[in-house]
Amino acid sequence: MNTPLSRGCSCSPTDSVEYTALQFAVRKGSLEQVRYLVESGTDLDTGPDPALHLALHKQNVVIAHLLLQAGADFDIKDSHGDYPIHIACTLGLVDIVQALCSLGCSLEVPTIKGLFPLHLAAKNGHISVVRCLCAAGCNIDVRNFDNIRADITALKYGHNDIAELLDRLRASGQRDIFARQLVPTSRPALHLSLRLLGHCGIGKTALIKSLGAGLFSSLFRRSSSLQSNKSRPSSPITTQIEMDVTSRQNSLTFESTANYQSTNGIHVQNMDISGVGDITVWEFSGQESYFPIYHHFLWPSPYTITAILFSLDDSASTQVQQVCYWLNFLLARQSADLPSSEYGQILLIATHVDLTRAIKTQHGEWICPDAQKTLETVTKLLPHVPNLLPNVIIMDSNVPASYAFKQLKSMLSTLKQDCIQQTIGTWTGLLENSLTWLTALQKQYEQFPILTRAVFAELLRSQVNALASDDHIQELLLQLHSMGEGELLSTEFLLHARVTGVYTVEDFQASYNQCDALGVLELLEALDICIQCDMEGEVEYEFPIYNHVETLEGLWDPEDPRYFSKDVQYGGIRLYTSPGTYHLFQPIFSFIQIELRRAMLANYSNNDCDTDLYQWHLGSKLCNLDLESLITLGEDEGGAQYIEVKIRGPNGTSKNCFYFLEQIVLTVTQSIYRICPGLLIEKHILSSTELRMHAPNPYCYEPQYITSAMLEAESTLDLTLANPNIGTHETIIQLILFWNENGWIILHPLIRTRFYKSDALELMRQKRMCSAFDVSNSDVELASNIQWGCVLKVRDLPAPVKLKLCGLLDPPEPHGRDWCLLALRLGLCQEKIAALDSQHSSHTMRLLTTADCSIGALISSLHELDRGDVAEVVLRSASIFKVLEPTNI
Ligand SMILES: Nc1nc2c(ncn2[C@@H]2O[C@H](COP(=O)(O)OP(=O)(O)OP(=O)(O)O)[C@@H](O)[C@H]2O)c(=O)[nH]1
Repeated sequence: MNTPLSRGCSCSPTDSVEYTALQFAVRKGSLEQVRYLVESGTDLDTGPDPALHLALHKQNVVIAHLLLQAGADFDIKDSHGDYPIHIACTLGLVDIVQALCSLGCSLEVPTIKGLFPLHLAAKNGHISVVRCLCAAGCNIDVRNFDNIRADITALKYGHNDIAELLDRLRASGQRDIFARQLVPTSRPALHLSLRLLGHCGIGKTALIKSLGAGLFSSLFRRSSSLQSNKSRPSSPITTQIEMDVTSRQNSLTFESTANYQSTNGIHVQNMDISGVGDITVWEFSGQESYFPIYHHFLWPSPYTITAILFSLDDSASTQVQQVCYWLNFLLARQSADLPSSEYGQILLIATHVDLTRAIKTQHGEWICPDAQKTLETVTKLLPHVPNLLPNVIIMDSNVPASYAFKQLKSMLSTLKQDCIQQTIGTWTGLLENSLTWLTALQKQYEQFPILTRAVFAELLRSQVNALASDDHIQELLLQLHSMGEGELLSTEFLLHARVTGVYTVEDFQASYNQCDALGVLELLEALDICIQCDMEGEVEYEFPIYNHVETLEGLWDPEDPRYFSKDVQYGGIRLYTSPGTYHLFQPIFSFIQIELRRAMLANYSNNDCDTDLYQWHLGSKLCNLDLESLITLGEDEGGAQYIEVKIRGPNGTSKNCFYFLEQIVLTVTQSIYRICPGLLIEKHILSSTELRMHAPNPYCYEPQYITSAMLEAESTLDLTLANPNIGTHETIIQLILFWNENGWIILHPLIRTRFYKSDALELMRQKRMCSAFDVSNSDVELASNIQWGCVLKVRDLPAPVKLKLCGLLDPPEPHGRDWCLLALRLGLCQEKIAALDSQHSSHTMRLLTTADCSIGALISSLHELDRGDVAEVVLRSASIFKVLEPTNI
């Protein structure tokens, strides 16, 4: 029997005892009542079994903390002679033990049976409690009434880890050193980072080397630069960009042939820079295969400078293109609703100036108007980038002792002064020792420099500090993360990856025999690089990022008899990013494939239904029963990337097709928003007629066209849209609801009048109409479950759209056509407008989140204000419809 009694301390109180109101409330576990009684000043320690003891017996840590904070006596016994520390140690309530230790409770008190807190924790196998007691200075040699030490008790109950820990502390005599290492000092821990982004070969590594170089090495590095870099035209890496930045007719590719040592993944290091001091430098490799993990490390922080590098040796359009790419890449990964003060500064650095005809002033400053011109063009194209610094630093990245590096250092130094107060906790001996230890650890794990948290904790405890608790390790990891230590991900893996990207644990172990394969796989799964799946009974890990299987012929066979007649259902959508953002989908696609696999495992495979997901390089096919879908990454003739989702199903499956498509699109968009919460996504609708005809390039209805047409139409259900490809019209219900046109024509007056009412179906049934026509009951049910775009509320706009509108409407406009006039147009009274003015850093955001108006009304008001630019953003990115109650098929 596993009662508290059997575990060491005495049994919990019985019901025969009379309780006070507080004790009752504690026994009931009612936090509110306890809080009320505590606040009204009730006696906390009454009775043979005080409230604190009762809360601990109930393992109600929240109430126990409340009582401790309120001043409950922790140095009193209950009716069984137990102190609170006994109960907490027996039950393994480490937070409470921690709290009691910091309050100074006595650790050397025995229970009636002669067991000390250390014995109770050891007996019950609570190693974290043992660590906590030892760190708090308990006597590790204390003997119980049978003259037995706690390590022997631990051994007796099979807790060898505790016995080993106590043995080690005793033998090494290091217990006090470990304990002291955990005590916070008054020295703040460092928190300033420089992040470098840019294409391959742009000069990030060179810049970091120069930044860290002393005077002598700077002379040496200068000469190596001269030797190696005359050749930028045929330079080691050729990044191909053939784009015209003014239109969508662009293509940005990352093809590269490196003959220099390109950085693997993310290289993070803590540097001591002369004139600046300690800072963390994060170098993000320009190799595209690593981009899918960057969002984990590009969190917004006011104590960060993100430098975007571009080369003056590239053409002007390439420079602009690359800078825009990285700005969009960065902004897309930052949450849309943060105030700009939360973002760090963004700095542009122009490299390779030595390969241009630029001249230097006598102070060594490069004069290169082209660099500033690039910045100006970029700010025209992306006018609302928060905290973009107005000047470009122009440099030869290989020349450390130059004016440019002085500029950069002075900027870093200023920011560092600003942030010195902001700490990531305080410096501890543990942090200090861990930094030294990490250098050795990195060498040991050079080939695959990733450790799971569990392995890290184990190594740290065995090699640095045996008493570090989980909380200490958590804080330490945050500090190290912020200071930057280590190189994440190695190309070794990429080079040796299997073409299918699928590994068993054994395969993985064989490739990386020095690491704990399962642990690393778990970590990679947490980073969303792979996903565990069960393939024909064998556990495997799928890495879509390494899947290089080519598209198979016949995946969407036009001749397939199931989808061949004219009545079968076809439909689809394309997701685009907003104009001016290019190639942002490619790094996300492997994550989408992971999420598709996850959704398939969660939604479809449990109930034994016939489901299959086949994935290849930049494509997936998901089949469920008789429905098929194809999810692919493509590029239109204008060079814009899109993610396309096509669905098909046999006759009579329109409702299922609709929900299947909805579910997949939801999975895809949620995946995009998880990585890129700031990205504007547009949903274009594909011509179902052309999909049915298997036209190679079906017409795509743009969202602004559909939403404008909806605004003008009397009824959305009557809406027809012109398809110039085939010279006919398609109805919105064909395109979106997969409806057959004949059925619709007969039913539509009824549905139109009852459209938003859930009793539409009942009405149809009563009138016995459904069965007679092509449109089935379930189709009518579906129609009543949809709300069309223009009647949706403004608060339904996705967060990035709202943020974009803030950027456009917050700044004062020469003719006053800003948020304030918009609020008036939307019918807000003066008082409400004044409230918007005073309560929020962005007036527009406040307006959009509080105004109870429809998207249609917003668009009309914007047009009336002559703010077509803003209306265009809403038209492009607002939802075309919303499903009121999502249904699984
Ligand atoms: N002439 C000249 N050469 C440079 C400059 N910056 C970098 N290079 C050279 O360009 C090559 C590539 O530079 P890196 O700094 O390694 O490139 P990177 O940006 O780190 O590239 P990845 O690690 O692939 O992302 C090296 O041979 C550098 O010496 C510069 O400003 N002028």
